[in-house]
Amino acid sequence: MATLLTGSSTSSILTRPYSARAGIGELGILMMNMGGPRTQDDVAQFLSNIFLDRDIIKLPMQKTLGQFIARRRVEKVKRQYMQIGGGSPIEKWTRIQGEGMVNALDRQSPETGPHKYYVGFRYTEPSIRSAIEEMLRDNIDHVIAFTQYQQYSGSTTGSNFNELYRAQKQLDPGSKLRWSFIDRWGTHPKLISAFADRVEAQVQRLEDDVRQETPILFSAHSLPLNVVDRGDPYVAEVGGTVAYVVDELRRRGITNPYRLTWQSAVGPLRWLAPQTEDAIKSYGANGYRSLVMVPIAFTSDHIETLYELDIEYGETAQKAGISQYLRAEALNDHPPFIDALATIVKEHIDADFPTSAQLLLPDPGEESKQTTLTRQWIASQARPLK
Ligand SMILES: C=CC1=C(C)c2cc3[nH]c(cc4nc(cc5[nH]c(cc1n2)c(C)c5CCC(=O)O)C(CCC(=O)O)=C4C)c(C)c3C=C
Ligand SMILES: [Fe+2]
Ligand SMILES: [Fe+2]
Repeated sequence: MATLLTGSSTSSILTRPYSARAGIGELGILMMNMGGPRTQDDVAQFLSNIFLDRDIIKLPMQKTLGQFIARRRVEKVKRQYMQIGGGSPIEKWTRIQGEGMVNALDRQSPETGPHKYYVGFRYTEPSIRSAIEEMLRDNIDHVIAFTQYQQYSGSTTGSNFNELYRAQKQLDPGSKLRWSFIDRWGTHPKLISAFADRVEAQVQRLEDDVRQETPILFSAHSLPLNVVDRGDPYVAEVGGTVAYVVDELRRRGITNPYRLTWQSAVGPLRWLAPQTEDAIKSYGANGYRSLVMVPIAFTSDHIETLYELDIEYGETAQKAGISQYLRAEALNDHPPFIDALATIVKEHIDADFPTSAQLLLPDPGEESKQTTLTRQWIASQARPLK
C-alpha cells in the first residue's frame, strides 16, 4: 500500500479522481492581458490593433482614422521601446508569473492539478485565438479566464472578454471548452500586501530627514472622461486598491501623505486628472525634493513603467528639482505576488468557479451589442451554487 502513496504514479491517482468527481476534467488557466510588441517590427501592428478596437477607443470611421492615428504614432513609440531594450517585456513577465503560479498550485493543491497556464493577449501574439487553439489541442476541458488587469475596465478586461467571446465561438463551435472568469481582484489581501512590500522597500531608501514626509504618488493608466462618464468601474476600483494599500502601509508604520494620479493619456480627448506628470511638476514647484512613485494598475514592467515613469517622468522630476525620485518595483516575479496569483485561482476553484456576469456597464442602455452577447455568454457558463 505504501508504494501507492509515493512515486510518480501517485499524482495521476490523486488528480484523476478529483477531476472526475468535480466534473472539471483538465484545467487551463488563461492569463489575459494587453500584450506588447516583442520587437521593433511589431510596433506598427500593435498600435493599429489598439486603434481598431472600439472597446478601447471609439472613432468616427474607425478603420481609416484608427490606422491614421496608429501610423502617426509608430516612430515615436518605436523610439520609446528602443529605450527599454527594443520591445515590451510583458510576455516574459507573464510567462514567469504563469510558471510560478502553476508550480505553486501544483504544490498547494495537487488534487486539482496538474495546472497549466496559457497566455492570451488582446493586441499581440500569443493572442487569445492562439491560446484557444492550443488549449483545444491539449484537450483542456475547463478554462479559467484570469484577467491580469486587477481593476476592471470595459476598455481592458471588457475588451479581452469580448475578443474571447468571438474567438471561442469561431474556434470552438461545439463548446468543448467550459469557462469560468476571474474578472477583478484589485483588493485581494495578498495583492495588497505584495504592493505594500514594493512601496515599503522604497520608503526605506529615503533619506532619514524626509522619510516620513515624502509623498507617495500612486499612478494608474488614465481613461478618457467619456469612458468614465459611461459608468466604467475602473476609477473606483483603482481607488479601492490604493485605499487598501495605504491601510496596509499604516499597519507597517508608514503614514506618508499620498495621492492618486493618472498617466499615459494619448490623443486629443479629455482624460482623467490630475495627470501624473503635472503632479510631479507641482510637487517640485512646492519645494518637495523627494517622491515615491507607485504603478498601481499594472502587475509587470512594460513601456508605461520603464519608459514613462522611469525615463520620461524621471527627467520631469529632475527638472523640477526632485533629487530623490524613487519608483516602487513592479510586482513582476515578487514571490508574494506569485503566491497571490496562485491563491486567487485556488480560491476560485475551491469556491466552485464562481462567475459574475455583472462586469460590464451599469447602464444596459449604454452597452454595445457585442458586450451584451459577451455578458450573456458569461452568464450561461456560471455554475449553480451547490
Ligand atoms: C490598466 C491599464 C490600462 C488601461 C486602463 C488602458 C487604457 C487605454 N490605453 C489606451 C491606449 C494605449 N495604451 C497603450 C499601451 C499600454 N496600455 C496599458 C494598459 C492600459 N491601458 C499597457 C500595460 C500598455 C503597455 C503595453 C506594453 O508595453 O506591453 C498604447 C501603446 C503605447 C502608446 O502608443 O503610447 C496605447 C495607444 C487607451 C486609448 C485607453 C483607454 C480607453
Ligand atoms: Fe493603454
Ligand atoms: Fe504611454
